Amino acid sequence: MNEPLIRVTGLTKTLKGQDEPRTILAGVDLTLHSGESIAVLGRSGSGKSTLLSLIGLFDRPDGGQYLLGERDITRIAERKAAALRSSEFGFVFQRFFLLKHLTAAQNVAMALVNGQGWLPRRKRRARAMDALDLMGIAHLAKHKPPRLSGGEQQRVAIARALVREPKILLADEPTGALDTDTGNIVVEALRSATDRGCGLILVTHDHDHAAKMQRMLHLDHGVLAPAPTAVRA
Ligand SMILES: Nc1ncnc2c1ncn2[C@@H]1O[C@H](COP(=O)(O)OP(=O)(O)OP(=O)(O)O)[C@@H](O)[C@H]1O
Repeated sequence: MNEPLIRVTGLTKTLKGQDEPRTILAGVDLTLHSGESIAVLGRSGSGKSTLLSLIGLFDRPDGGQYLLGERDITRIAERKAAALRSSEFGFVFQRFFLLKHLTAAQNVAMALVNGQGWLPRRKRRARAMDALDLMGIAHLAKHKPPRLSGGEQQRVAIARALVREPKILLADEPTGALDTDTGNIVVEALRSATDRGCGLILVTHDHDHAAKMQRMLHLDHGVLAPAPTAVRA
């Protein structure tokens, strides 16, 4: 297999609020390769979103090591983390965070405005159309979000995440607001990104969606382990 995109070893995170400190992650090991899809299951509050926020560089671990390719980014400073977030990662959340007054194509093209390197408007639009086409919704390019269904809006959000051609796609309960059939379409759309070499981590409560990934992991008591196929999150 090719070099890992991500290697996380012994990752720990303790949250210190007003109450007693609580260890959420107690030594997480995770390796993600190019083109690989991994589902992370686990009961509510088990720390799945916390883990994704560490991997997506929104937060830093207390201990352990995080390698992005060969580069140790365990304690990366925020300014460099922000640059990596936009160049290496794509994010999809339960809420779509689309701008209502812009068309689907404009929402996707917006992701190219603040990235590295300047692209002329025509090229941004062409790339946005390609991303929408990949999601099977090019025909909806001129529609604004209020005219789109939940599943269509989520596919616009995935196109927006993919338009910068990230190496890693992180999806945190992207089907949480969708019915089962629509959720299936969205999960397939996410999985299809791995055909082009993207690594995908999908956090989900839905065991059927998780089963569509190459590997299923279960977060329990702060550690990740292969999920028994019968487990329901
Ligand atoms: N900023 C914070 N301050 C204090 N506690 C927090 C904070 N963020 C998360 N937590 C707590 O950390 C634990 C893990 O939360 P997290 O959101 O990672 O779990 P999860 O597995 O994603 O849950 P769910 O499936 O319900 O989304 C929870 O008990 C949560 O209440």
